Amino acid sequence: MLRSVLRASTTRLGVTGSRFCSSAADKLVITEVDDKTGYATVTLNRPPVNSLNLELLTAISETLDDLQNNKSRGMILTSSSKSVFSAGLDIMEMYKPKVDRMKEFWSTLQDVWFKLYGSPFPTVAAINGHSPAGGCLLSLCCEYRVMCQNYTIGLNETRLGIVAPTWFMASMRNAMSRRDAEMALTLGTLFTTDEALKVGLVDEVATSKEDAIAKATAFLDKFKKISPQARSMTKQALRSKDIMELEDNRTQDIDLFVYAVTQPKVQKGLEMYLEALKAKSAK
Ligand SMILES: CCCCCCCC/C=C\C/C=C/C(=O)SCCNC(=O)CCNC(=O)[C@H](O)C(C)(C)COP(=O)(O)OP(=O)(O)OC[C@H]1O[C@@H](n2cnc3c(N)ncnc32)[C@H](O)[C@@H]1OP(=O)(O)O
Repeated sequence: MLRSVLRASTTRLGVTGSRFCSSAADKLVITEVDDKTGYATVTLNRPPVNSLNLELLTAISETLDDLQNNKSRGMILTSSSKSVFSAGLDIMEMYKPKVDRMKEFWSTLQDVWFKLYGSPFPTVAAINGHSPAGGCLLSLCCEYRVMCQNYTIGLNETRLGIVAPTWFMASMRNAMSRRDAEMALTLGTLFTTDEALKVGLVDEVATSKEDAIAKATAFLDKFKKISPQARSMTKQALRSKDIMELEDNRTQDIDLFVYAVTQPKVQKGLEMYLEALKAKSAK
């Protein structure tokens, strides 16, 4: 039985929420812990499409700290939207940006990646909707992905005229073959659920969000008889090379992001992409 909000982090106004205080609907990230299993279901809750702006990333980062501090037994990452897991990075954070905010934004994304990719507790993404770019990255940081039917997922950055950073690429390479990752990254492929299953980008297909959560729970249950310490040390050892590479290059990575995104050609591309998105949603 799900117990109510353990901690719902930063509100949409950017104010840190406290335990059990205001309604979960106001929160950017809702965390519920199952009394029996100890598993936390973490729900992204930034309508309409869970695009990752600085505030949402901060809320995710704080949530991951809470789970780690509380020695979480496992986390299921999902979304409150009926059709979108996450639309990826909020393009408004990159279009006509203020450099200081942009640096904080990228640094917070790096924090989320470190904490999720390297988390000591087991993690599963219950992908109950579309999951392009940064949305796909969040799911790739998890150890297992269950995806509902008839959605799309992938690192589609090249289609936007931008280059996915090397740590995005490493996360994808960790889930599928190097060859498939190279094809997917260079083409910016958005896979359907069935195609994603075929290349190993997702591990299981679900018929509904409930089914996805049930399958995610079954994955976490597999670790019941495994020593948590042995499990987490093994996971972290396997991922340590990717983690150290970014740790050693954090500042250069932020500078490269700012440089790349502020290029006039990239700004023009983002403008056109935003216009196309707006025109589509106005139809
Ligand atoms: C060598 C190293 C070099 C380093 C250089 C670093 C540079 C790399 C930098 C960044 C990497 C980028 C990562 C990203 O994540 S970029 C974001 C990519 N995201 C997408 O392409 C997805 C775009 N969205 C969609 O395709 C769709 O919205 C959808 C499929 C997710 C959902 O479709 P639907 O339910 O039909 O919703 P709408 O399209 O109608 O959208 C509703 C509403 O939301 C707005 N919106 C959608 N996505 C975003 C977004 N990512 N950011 C901001 N806003 C978004 C959309 O415009 C609508 O707005 P409205 O018209 O005002 O209602």
